[in-house]
Amino acid sequence: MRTELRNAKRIVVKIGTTSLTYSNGTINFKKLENLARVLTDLRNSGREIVLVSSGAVGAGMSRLGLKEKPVELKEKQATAAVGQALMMQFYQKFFNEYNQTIAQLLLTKDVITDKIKRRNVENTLSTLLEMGVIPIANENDSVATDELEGSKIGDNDTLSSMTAILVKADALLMLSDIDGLYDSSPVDNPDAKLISFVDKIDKELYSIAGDSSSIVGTGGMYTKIRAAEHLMKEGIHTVIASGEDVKIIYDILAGNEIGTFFSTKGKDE
Ligand SMILES: Nc1ncnc2c1ncn2[C@@H]1O[C@H](COP(=O)(O)OP(=O)(O)O)[C@@H](O)[C@H]1O
Ligand SMILES: N[C@@H](CCC(=O)OP(=O)(O)O)C(=O)O
Repeated sequence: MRTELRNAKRIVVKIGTTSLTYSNGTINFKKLENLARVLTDLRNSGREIVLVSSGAVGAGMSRLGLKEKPVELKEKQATAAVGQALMMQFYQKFFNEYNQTIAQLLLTKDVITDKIKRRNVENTLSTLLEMGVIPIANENDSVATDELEGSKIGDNDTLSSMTAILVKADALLMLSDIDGLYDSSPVDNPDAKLISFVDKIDKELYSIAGDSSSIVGTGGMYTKIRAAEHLMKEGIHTVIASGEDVKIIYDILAGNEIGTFFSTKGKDE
């Protein structure tokens, strides 16, 4: 149940593009700065944090003056390369203000499937956490391609569940532009209701998950449910909540009823 989150020591926080950028794609510095402060504070309190941050394509689009997400693969990859550097530049700036060391990890799917690569990344991550560093991961968008079969993760919801498994996290917090999973897509149905607790993932649940409604988001709720399903099997809790004000992380970790909680156990266990 949610109160187990109070004791969660190792936490993966995934934040989506829509929570890091304005609708015109430019980076929302206030959000990045708040995120740096809250995550550093959690780190100072003794928790271990891994951040999975999207935003490379969005930030790259804005820097290159692109109004729409590039369609061609090579353009998408070039845009991500520009944007990833920008994102890290600003993360450095804001985490520096709080004396928090960060690290960048750009991952592809073969990190999971290739035994040696997997062990290397696990070792890197656990060493960084021992050193008190906050690792910031994103997909290696400029390298991973649809053409190189099997190498692409495709969305950071999936990447965050992989990361949570790699570091044997206690919980994954997915911060999005919506405050949780609704019983139907809130874009199409204004009467949609927030689902606060999930302990079983089946076809019916997937059927209510729509795609992203934004230009920059990837995967929508489908990939978030799939990520939670992977983690349930590993005994790792997942919460989907709003990334509008990242101080929400304190409330989530206090065990308060916020967003959608995917439990590895029944409600009262
Ligand atoms: N059943 C649902 N409940 C909540 N949101 C949904 C649902 N179906 C589709 N969505 C859409 O998923 C979006 C969140 O996914 P996405 O845009 O990929 O965000 P992020 O960038 O945070 O990963 C919401 O803004 C909403 O439009
Ligand atoms: N790796 C991509 C993000 C892909 C993705 O899943 O985006 P999002 O749905 O905003 O979490 C990027 O940094 O732009």
